[in-house]
Amino acid sequence: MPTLFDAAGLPRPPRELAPGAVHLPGFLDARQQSALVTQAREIARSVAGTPVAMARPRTRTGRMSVHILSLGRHWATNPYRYVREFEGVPVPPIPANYQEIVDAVLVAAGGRSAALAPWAGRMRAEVALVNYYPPGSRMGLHVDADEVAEAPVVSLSIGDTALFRLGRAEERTGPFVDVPLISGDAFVFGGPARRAFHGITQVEDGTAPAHAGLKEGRINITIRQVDY
Ligand SMILES: O=C(O)CCC(=O)C(=O)O
Ligand SMILES: [Fe+2]
Repeated sequence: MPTLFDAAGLPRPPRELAPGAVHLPGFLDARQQSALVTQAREIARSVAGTPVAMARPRTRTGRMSVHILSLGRHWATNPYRYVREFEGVPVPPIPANYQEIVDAVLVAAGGRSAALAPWAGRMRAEVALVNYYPPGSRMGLHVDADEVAEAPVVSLSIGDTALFRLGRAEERTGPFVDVPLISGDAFVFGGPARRAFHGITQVEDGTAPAHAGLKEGRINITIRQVDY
């Protein structure tokens, strides 16, 4: 397996890693990254202590190491589904700037992938999961399967560098593509890659640039369309 260290100093062109899976290195500038962190922190504070607070979800396999804040709809895990309110509390809305980011990301990704090109200007940002990865956390291989829509998932990385593992749609076995996601990177998976297994195998502690505005750890924001 490649280590994060292997990526240091290598050129990182935007590229399609598998049909429908596009990596856009450095998509967000420093100001956009810190603005997204500040905005997410303010929303998290506004719902702290409520049922829709940022929390480590319990799944069938145990408690996740990642903390998740759901925006737009709440991602409930028993069973897995999206709900408009959770335990009687409304879910914080998805910020309007997320739709603008989705539109810009999909124009860029569509230029690299025939499978993604039709989604430029067509995807509705309905849900965002703000994932906080404290040092030492990871996310096991899974498929994003709770959305009915076939729209791509748009993912933004801020803070510590993470190793993203992309597998196949058919089975959780390899071959895998391992790609370091650095602060500011965007990643899109749609088309034939939309139901591919993926996860975060490691987060490299202390690699966040100062401009990200995160003292430690990593924030990943995945933006999704849920309904047709
Ligand atoms: O943190 C990442 O880059 C991936 C997150 C993810 O797979 C998810 O939220 O479903
Ligand atoms: Fe996922």
